[in-house]
Amino acid sequence: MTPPADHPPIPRPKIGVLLMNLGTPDGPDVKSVKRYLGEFLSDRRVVELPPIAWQPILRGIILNTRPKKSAHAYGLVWREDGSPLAAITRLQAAALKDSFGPDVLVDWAMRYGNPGIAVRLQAMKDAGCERILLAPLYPQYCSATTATANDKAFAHLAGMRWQPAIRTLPPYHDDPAYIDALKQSLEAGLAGLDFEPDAIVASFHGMPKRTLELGDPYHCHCQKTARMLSEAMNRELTVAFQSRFGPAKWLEPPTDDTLVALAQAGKKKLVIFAPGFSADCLETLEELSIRGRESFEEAGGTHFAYLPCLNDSAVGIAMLRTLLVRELEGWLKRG
Ligand SMILES: C=CC1=C(C)c2cc3[nH]c(cc4nc(cc5[nH]c(cc1n2)c(C)c5CCC(=O)O)C(CCC(=O)O)=C4C)c(C)c3C=C
Ligand SMILES: [Fe+2]
Ligand SMILES: [Fe+2]
Repeated sequence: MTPPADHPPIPRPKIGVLLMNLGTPDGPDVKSVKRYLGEFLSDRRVVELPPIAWQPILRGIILNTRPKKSAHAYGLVWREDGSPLAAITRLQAAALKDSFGPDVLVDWAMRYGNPGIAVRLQAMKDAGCERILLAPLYPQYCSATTATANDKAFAHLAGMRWQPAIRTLPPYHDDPAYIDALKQSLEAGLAGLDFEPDAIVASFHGMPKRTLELGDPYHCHCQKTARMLSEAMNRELTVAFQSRFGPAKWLEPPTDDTLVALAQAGKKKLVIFAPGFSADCLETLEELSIRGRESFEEAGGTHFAYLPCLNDSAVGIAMLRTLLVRELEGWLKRG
């Protein structure tokens, strides 16, 4: 019903969507990497050790050795528009913003480094958003990623007198829209190759085994994603876990050992992809695409292809939009 002229329509509350990813250094230099790793590895959701035991190791050893090695690795993948993780997350936010139009403000933030979650959340509130969807861009839930991103947002909200209403995007590891997007992306990638692979490796970021034993669902979420994708594509997938860090036992099998074992077992033509990363980053572009290729070829592999993450591809953005629209249900439709 059209309101009478003396009663103008009540403006709709502004809605915000904050995409959140892990974080990355400001530059591929040792100082920036040290600052970033110091913040990241001091998060007790990431390294679950008492600070009194961990901080001396972190400050005394790790932050004096790792930044140099990592800065070199970042230098190999850095783009004109910055760190791949930040650049791609920015592109994802821009594409989603275009797809929603003026009713929804879409922004992005990083759990560690810049732009920070508190700063971008405050900017959304200041722009008049009364309802905000926090969207950690991790398909598989992990306390070291999903929970800590949400924690950071809620810590900032804790200081607000007048809080916006908040929703959080649930993990989407078994969502048909996500599985279908991976299938489409992988099939397009495979169709563009000049070889038929003997093995396809789905490499997920690893985490300490202890985290699984303490009840984190991440490992089960990864296995379910791989099983559903394998069934949808009717192709065998080899699951492996990358990025091992420190002396503790991590999820198995490790991606690096798996690549060598496959080459040695005569699987000489290999495709690898990283379904758990919503954007390409150091862990995919350097660890898989550069170092993974080297170790596979050194072990006798002849053909190697790394297929990119969903990133800001049309299929990836359409999938994210589907997930976000579902979570905005009732907010978008209000008159
Ligand atoms: C120390 C333990 C770590 C846990 C647990 C962990 C979990 C975890 N991480 C991601 C996603 C990413 N991690 C990235 C980099 C990265 N991760 C760790 C350590 C742990 N990750 C380190 C030390 C680093 C830094 C890289 C280095 O110095 O070599 C990144 C890439 C960041 C970038 O700038 O490109 C992502 C993304 C997930 C999903 C996850 C859950 C199990
Ligand atoms: Fe990590
Ligand atoms: Fe790595």
